[in-house]
Amino acid sequence: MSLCFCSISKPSFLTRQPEFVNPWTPSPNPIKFIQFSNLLRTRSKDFCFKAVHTDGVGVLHPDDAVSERSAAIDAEPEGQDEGVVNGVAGSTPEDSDEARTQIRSKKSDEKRGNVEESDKESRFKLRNGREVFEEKAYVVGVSRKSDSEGSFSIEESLSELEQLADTAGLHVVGSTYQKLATPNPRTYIGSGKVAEIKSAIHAFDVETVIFDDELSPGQLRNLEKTFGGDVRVCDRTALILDIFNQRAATREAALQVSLAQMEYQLPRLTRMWTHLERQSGGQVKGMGEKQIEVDKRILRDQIAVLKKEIESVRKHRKQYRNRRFDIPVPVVSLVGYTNAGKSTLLNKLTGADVLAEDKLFATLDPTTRRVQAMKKILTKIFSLMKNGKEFLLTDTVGFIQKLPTTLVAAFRATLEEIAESSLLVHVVDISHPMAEQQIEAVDKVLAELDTLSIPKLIVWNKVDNAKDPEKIKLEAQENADVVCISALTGEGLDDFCNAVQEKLKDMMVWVEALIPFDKGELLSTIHHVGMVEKTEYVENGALVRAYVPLRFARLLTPMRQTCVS
Ligand SMILES: Nc1nc2c(ncn2[C@@H]2O[C@H](COP(=O)(O)OP(=O)(O)OP(=O)(O)O)[C@@H](O)[C@H]2O)c(=O)[nH]1
Ligand SMILES: [Mg+2]
Repeated sequence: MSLCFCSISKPSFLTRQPEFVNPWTPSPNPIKFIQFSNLLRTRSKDFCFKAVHTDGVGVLHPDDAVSERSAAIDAEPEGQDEGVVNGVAGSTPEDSDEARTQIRSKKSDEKRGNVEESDKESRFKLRNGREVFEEKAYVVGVSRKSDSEGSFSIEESLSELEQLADTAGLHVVGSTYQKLATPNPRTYIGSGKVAEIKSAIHAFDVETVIFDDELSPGQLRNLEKTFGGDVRVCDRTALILDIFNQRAATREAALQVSLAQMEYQLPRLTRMWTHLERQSGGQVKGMGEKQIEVDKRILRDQIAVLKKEIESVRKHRKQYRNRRFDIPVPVVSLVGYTNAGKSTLLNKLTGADVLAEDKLFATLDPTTRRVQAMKKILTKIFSLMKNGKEFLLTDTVGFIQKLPTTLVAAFRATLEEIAESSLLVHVVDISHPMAEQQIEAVDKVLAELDTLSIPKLIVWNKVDNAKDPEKIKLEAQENADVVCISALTGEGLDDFCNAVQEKLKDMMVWVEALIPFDKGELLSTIHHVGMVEKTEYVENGALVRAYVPLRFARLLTPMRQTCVS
């Protein structure tokens, strides 16, 4: 599963505070820093105008901006301009004409300013309940000669990058790519392409240039220098981290995202302090360098604190999971490419209300719900799950190609959930033109997570959206491990539940046991988690024949016996 960002709506970690500050408790008076890359510009308190970034004078606070603007308005109120001109004592008609011209041009400047202002206003869009400034972005990629066939083509990868940019709240105005043997180590792309992008920046008023691969700190620096001005340069990793930052809704997710962001920031802590040298006319050479070292140390300390916090969250989560294992209900995890429909499926089957939307990375935290035969919403499924038993269904964070490694590492605690499941359900958006490549990308991450030994069921979702649904359904039928569904319409959900039951049954063992009457709770647990074939009440208890999960079968060992009848 990266620049550095500090979300504008959440306080930057890179504030100069001696101790780590929890992201959810903004410091009352943080020292304002130039922010690296805030892809999300909101009207929140921390909103800062980019022009100020390059001035090197710090971050302009929104309050400052408001007061500056109102001061200008106060100085020249509407309708008073004429009066000022008429009031100029001894002014010649020429003077007066000149003044009028000046005023007229001032007015048209003002008008232009107002247009720009209203243009800016119209670019604030509501995203995730917040007003976000929609920046103009340009996306750039490199098609390597070594790119294997069957992997994402450059066009497809860039189109995904555009979707990521859209999810982050940016407005993509254009894209380009270059075929290279390997990316240029200095500027990622060649000098001709750099010049082409520079022209596009001017032509389209581009504010952010996004690169499809992770840029080295040097490449990032060189490109920023070349594009100059206010243009921000960022890469795919940065974009994904920013989206995660926008979407982290729980403390655990916020901690994990912050850790990933800091680790990404650490080698990129440059140029932040060069303004000090510029301001002092180069007299304090090396001052910026020293400050970078100080910042790096602060960041490293903060990373250490964060890691400790995450470790404690991890322990807590493990305890919770162990408790859950005491009740041996099998855990089925939904995994898959982002936007495949995992949350929609969970919602449909359990009545949960996990956010499901046509955006990438809607889900960051695992949500577990019980799939019960008794649920009203499952009446149709219930009739088909005659012998069906409960299982826990867990929704997880989606995967993506070129997943930032810092993010995979930071999310390891959450992803442990997957590694400990009884069954993995790989949800695929079969209507997506890149379905095959997405499956491959997911399999790659699953392999990294040590999950190859866990049984897997593949679900072809969004069949309703496919070009030829009947053909897809036929293909699925020919494949034993594939079920075709539409989580949206509910089509195929009965088959899905049956397939899950069958898979779970494969993992169960056959037991015949005599359960004494004083162990009534065991009998109900067998009914709860196992598949009971027959129960017979005899003199000293209940004789049960059932398939039960292996873990639970061990508990029954002392009571096991072969039934006579
Ligand atoms: N047509 C159609 N759309 C679907 C189906 N299932 C999900 N969707 C839509 O696909 C989009 C993504 O669905 P989600 O459930 O959020 O996908 P997800 O896999 O949880 O995505 P992440 O949380 O980002 O990993 C939403 O707009 C859903 O309405 C389906 O069966 N058919
Ligand atoms: Mg989801």
